[in-house]
Amino acid sequence: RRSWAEPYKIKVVEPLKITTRAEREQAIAQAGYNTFLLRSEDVYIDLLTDSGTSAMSDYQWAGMMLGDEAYAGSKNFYNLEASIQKYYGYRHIVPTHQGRGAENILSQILIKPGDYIPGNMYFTTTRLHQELAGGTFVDVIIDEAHDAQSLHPFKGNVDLQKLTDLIERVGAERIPYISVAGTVNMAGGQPISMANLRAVHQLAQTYGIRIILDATRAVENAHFIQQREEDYSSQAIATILREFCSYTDGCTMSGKKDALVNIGGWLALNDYNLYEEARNLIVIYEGLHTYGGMAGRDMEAMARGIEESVQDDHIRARVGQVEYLGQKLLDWGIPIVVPIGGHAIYLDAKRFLPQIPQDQFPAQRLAAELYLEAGIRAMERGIVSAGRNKETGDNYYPELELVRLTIPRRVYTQAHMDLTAEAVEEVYHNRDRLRGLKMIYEPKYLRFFQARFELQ
Ligand SMILES: CC1=C(O)/C(=C\N=C(/C)C(=O)O)C(COP(=O)(O)O)=CN1
Repeated sequence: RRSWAEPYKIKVVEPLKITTRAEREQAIAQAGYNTFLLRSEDVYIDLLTDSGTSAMSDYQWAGMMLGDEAYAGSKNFYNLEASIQKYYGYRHIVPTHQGRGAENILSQILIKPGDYIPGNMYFTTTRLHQELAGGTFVDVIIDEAHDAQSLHPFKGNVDLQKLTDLIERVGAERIPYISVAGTVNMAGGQPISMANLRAVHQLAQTYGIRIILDATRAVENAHFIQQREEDYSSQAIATILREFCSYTDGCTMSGKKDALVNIGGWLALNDYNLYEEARNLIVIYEGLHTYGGMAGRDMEAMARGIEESVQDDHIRARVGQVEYLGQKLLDWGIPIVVPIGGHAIYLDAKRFLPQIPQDQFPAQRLAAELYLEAGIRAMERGIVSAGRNKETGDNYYPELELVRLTIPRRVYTQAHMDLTAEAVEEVYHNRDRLRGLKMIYEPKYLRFFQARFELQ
């Protein structure tokens, strides 16, 4: 059996500072026990997010020098448009500065007050934009997705009965689109199967309801289809991705994940009339319809990043590194979400810190402790991220109370993964002495980004 290694070598490095525990104690207190409020220079291994944190290739950097910074009609836009049409298969492309830009435009053109948007588990910004447009998100994911220990190979699947029940209850005319994510971030980077998406497509067609894909990590989803769905084991990632997208009417995309760039995104639509509406809103919120809040050089880097992202060797190494870390933690008996997802390892804070009740923010506390232990920055994905019910104002109490160790693409080595596993194990060994937090500042929207806490 031969070990695997990355299909690239390192040409440029960025020196990291190693802090002392005393420095980290001061830094996390000043950050209100919220890893989002730490300074990057005080972080050793940054596993906060895979969004915008991946390393670009020399081919992408070369593209930065080819930025056509014309205000209108940039050459780079047409390269980006062609790349998206080729690899994702959609007809009309509206560039946006990142995923939220696309979510804002899509919600404004498709959602009316009182509408319902069914989806396979919520995502924070996606749901908020749906709510700001007057819609109500309804979770139609299979029950197994909410169980950290379920080994279902496609936890991102839609429960067709839940979806049908909603349509029958509210009527198809109150459902502007079905919001499908692949992979599902909040479930642990869990994929939806091709068979399930095909079935959702068929169901949607009988009711005349659109499907809009959140394509942010659809290449990682294609990898799991190739690995776990029998008919696809010998198909190329690029082929699987094209079929996957063909079951949907458009997509929102954060290029900051799969597409290997630091900024960028798009809204793709097959329907010309919807595209025309979206293109008109772009000039209000994102800039012109041929740059959408990106410099020409950013669009060129993303056009090239898309091409690289669908290479089988790349995505196998990318997910392989996540699996390497996850397997180590499983071998050591550390409670994590299984099956191991595509972009991150999710520590199960409910099992890790059973002594901390959910309303004292166990995942938030655990993320802070991992930073204190080794300067490793992770992200809370539990009750703080879940936010409040927009009608009642009550906290949601999600089944999944998680800490996400998110692996940027092509950035860290196996040694960083080994050190991360050892730090997690050390925190686990000393977990009994940890106590909860109280929230002392709560922003109105997406509170997890800016909330502040102190020790109980
Ligand atoms: C599935 C999904 C995401 O994961 C996502 C952003 N995710 C972040 C920032 C993350 O840390 O997971 C967004 C928003 O993209 P944006 O961060 O605005 O480029 C949309 N969908």
